[in-house]
Amino acid sequence: MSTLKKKLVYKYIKILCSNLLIFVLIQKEKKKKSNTMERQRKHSVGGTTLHTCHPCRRTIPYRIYALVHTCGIIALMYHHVHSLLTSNTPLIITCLLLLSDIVLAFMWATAASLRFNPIHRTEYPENYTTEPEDLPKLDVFICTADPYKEPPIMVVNTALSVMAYDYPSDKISVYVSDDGGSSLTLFALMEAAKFSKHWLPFCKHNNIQDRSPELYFSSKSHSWSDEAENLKLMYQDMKSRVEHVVESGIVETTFLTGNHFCGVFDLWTKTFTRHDHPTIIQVLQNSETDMDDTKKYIMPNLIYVSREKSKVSSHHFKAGALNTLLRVSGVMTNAPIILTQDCDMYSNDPTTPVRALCYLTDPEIKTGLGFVQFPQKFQGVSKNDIYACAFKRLFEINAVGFDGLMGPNYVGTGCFFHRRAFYGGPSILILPEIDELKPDRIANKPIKAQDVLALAHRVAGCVYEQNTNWGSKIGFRYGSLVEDYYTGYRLHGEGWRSVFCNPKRAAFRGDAPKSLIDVVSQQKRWAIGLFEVAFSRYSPITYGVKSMGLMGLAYCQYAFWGFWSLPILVYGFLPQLALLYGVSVFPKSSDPWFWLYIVLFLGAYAQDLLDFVLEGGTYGGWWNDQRMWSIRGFSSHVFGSIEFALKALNLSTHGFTLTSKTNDDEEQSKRYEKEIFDFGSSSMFLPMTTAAIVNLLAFVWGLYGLLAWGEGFVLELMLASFAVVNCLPIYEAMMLRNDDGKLSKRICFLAGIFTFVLIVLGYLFLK
Ligand SMILES: O=c1ccn([C@@H]2O[C@H](COP(=O)(O)OP(=O)(O)O[C@H]3O[C@H](CO)[C@@H](O)[C@H](O)[C@H]3O)[C@@H](O)[C@H]2O)c(=O)[nH]1
Ligand SMILES: [Mn+2]
Repeated sequence: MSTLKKKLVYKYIKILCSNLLIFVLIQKEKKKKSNTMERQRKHSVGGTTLHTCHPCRRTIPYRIYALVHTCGIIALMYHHVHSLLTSNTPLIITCLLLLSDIVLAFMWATAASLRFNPIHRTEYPENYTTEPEDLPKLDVFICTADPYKEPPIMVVNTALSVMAYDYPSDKISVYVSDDGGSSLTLFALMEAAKFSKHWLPFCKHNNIQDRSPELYFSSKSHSWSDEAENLKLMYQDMKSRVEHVVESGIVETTFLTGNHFCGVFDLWTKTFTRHDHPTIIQVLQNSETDMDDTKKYIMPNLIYVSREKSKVSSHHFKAGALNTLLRVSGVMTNAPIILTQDCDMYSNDPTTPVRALCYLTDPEIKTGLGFVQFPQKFQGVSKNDIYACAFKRLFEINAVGFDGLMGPNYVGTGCFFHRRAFYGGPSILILPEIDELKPDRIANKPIKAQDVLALAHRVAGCVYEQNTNWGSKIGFRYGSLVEDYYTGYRLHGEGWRSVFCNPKRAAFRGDAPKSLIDVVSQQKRWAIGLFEVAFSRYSPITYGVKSMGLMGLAYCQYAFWGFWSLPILVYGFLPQLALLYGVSVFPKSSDPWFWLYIVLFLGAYAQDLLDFVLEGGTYGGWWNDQRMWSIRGFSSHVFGSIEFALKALNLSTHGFTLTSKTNDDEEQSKRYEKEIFDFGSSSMFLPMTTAAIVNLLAFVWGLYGLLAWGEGFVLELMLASFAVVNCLPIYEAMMLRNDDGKLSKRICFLAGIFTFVLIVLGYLFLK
């Protein structure tokens, strides 16, 4: 017992020290920043301003509050240690609460580092006057992996939207990676190539802003010219052909009449499966030879790549696909600028590349600038975003915070890279194994030349990476299911900086998962992937903080994402069970420590709300965001942590489960639009449902106690009522609903049993 106490005191001292360390880090960063800040505000080239940068007004008040909150946390830790040594509350309660508060304090510190120096930027693409022939070449990478979860017509729209950029077409090459190895996707892209010969001239000639044809033709706001009407028919024709082929699952030869690509489909032999097949690279459009019918417009390159797959070599999911594209594009065009895109993220603004170039080619900042990240934005999100699937905090609020340190983290899509960034830090070039892949090589051979194609096939082979630096020191990094987070983090660790570019008109739009089970499953994958980084050799808490200071601490917020489950579980069950047995775990309302809890809780939540609203969010959106935070804590994080632990013990494996981008369930879509929760029967919802029941019981019992005996368990009761308000949709889904989105009987029943077990356990440990 006494050694345990000693240990806890020791831990307390450690926390104090780490708080002190954070403070020192902050001071150091402050000094560094104040030197660079003034210089950073305005950037011009030849007298014209390309971009400006302004610190947010909330910075100073935030820093002052950070000091206050830190003092509060220190006081709370003192209180815990004190009660551990003196009070007669069961040891297990005090320990669990202490542990939870340590996690909360740590997470708060990581959040504070993102609030330390938030900045906003504006760029002026209209001032960018470089002659077209002097613009750098641009390689666009689009990833897709399954024609059924990611409909090929969606990939077609994404490809067309970037091919139609306001940028010299002969400088754009679009590479589509198909990890599904599907002839259906290839067929769709062939159709895209044909259609682009009409679509691109139309967009450029009429200065159309929506360059995803699906979006343009489904909009009702414009009056159609004859030309547009014709094109619309053509688009619908193509769409129905593509959808027909996908539905039938086979590319019939009747669809290929007069097409010189006929023979290509013979590559899909009987032994061909998506997990085992040779490399397929097809140049579907070639800027050296292809023009539109009027011979006025050059067409950009469009290249289909399905890398070789074999069951015996690991393919590293999306990171592997992107590295293949890095090499194939390196061999064929080797553009110095690279844009990575998920297949659902179409371009929403044709000036986007020039916007990115305002930073990437600015001589004052371009050395050391690794990438320019645009936020992920989504279409069709419900009014108040019930599932918080737009992820405002992740993609916007935190990005603004990161931007004031070393720059935003990479989020997998909508990101312009310097190719050079993939080959070692700004001052240490790591050379690839063959000269053709050097990042600064000028690729001037025709892309269809025999030797170019042969080499492209070779570098897309599944054994090519053996005994090379790919995935460890070169290219996108392997070892995590969140290859985007990990790669960006490693690049920052090597010394690269990045810039967050968030123009008023969204640069890209994509699909967010729109059912609760899709959301929590996606975020379970993230939690696992982030743990893979947290417990690796390059953990942000060690390597990150050492090499990047505050920036490393900020990265910890994500790496230890799954840790949220601990305080959420403890605060979701423990005080409530204790309340049921009349054991108080928090200070009484007459105790001065009571106010510390109130201040810390209100402070943290108020600041969270402020962040959200100041970055343009709504109050309703915030409410849903904080609710999803706890739902994630009870589902994604709990199951993600368990799966990660099983994997670490070699008891299971996990892969990249794609987020579905289709929805055929009309009823469900309707519920989503009306903002009615959709549950179902997944076990992921079990802890959350149990918590809902336990909190309701505690709430009723506590209220009764308050009325019957006067002074009761005020803090416990407040916590339970806050939980009950958050859980209203769950009670509704348990008892009042009859549609398919209600909680299944099985889950309700199991949750009832779990509640019973918890109450029995409470009797054993708390009584
Ligand atoms: O083996 C694979 C698996 C996935 N993908 C592609 O990866 C992209 C992202 O997949 P998605 O199912 O949409 O995952 P999300 O969770 O929605 O994606 C987020 O999280 C991923 C990391 O987990 C990042 O890669 C993404 O950029 C980011 O938007 C898609 O274009 C897929 O086609 C592949 O190319 N190969
Ligand atoms: Mn996605």
